Amino acid sequence: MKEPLIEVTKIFTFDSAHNLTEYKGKCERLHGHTYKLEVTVRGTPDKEGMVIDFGDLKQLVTEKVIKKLDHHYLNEVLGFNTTCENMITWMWDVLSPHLDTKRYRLKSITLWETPTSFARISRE
Ligand SMILES: Nc1nc2c(c(=O)[nH]1)N=C([C@H](O)[C@H](O)COP(=O)(O)OP(=O)(O)OP(=O)(O)O)CN2
Ligand SMILES: [Zn+2]
Repeated sequence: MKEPLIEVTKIFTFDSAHNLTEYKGKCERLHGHTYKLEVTVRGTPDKEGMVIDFGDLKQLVTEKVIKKLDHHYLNEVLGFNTTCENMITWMWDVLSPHLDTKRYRLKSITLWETPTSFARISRE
């Protein structure tokens, strides 16, 4: 019988400025958010009992995503309209090649822009 898959999640925060382009409303003006980012990996534990070491996941996401965005102007760094949807798509492209092994894979990325607004990208 197949072992059940286990999901592990690491949570990050970063502070950034942005403004939406081609948008009519308050978000066309420069403003900032404390973003909350949740990265979930799904797989089977190794013989030590870890799907992925939380520390390794932290190092990867910090290097590839957080350092690029924290205390930066997102429009300048990313070069596209910085909606949550576009940002999680970019994050998926950046992270998934590093989180695609025989034992585990990237499962989902959730980005909270405010305490009441988030977007999620995931695979079945
Ligand atoms: N589908 C999306 N809609 C909006 C996005 C987005 O990324 N995807 N982004 C914005 C703005 O960046 C805005 O800063 C956040 O919008 P909103 O949730 O409306 O922020 P509020 O502070 O007004 O939230 P409340 O909790 O409702 O006060 C706009 N739309
Ligand atoms: Zn915003």
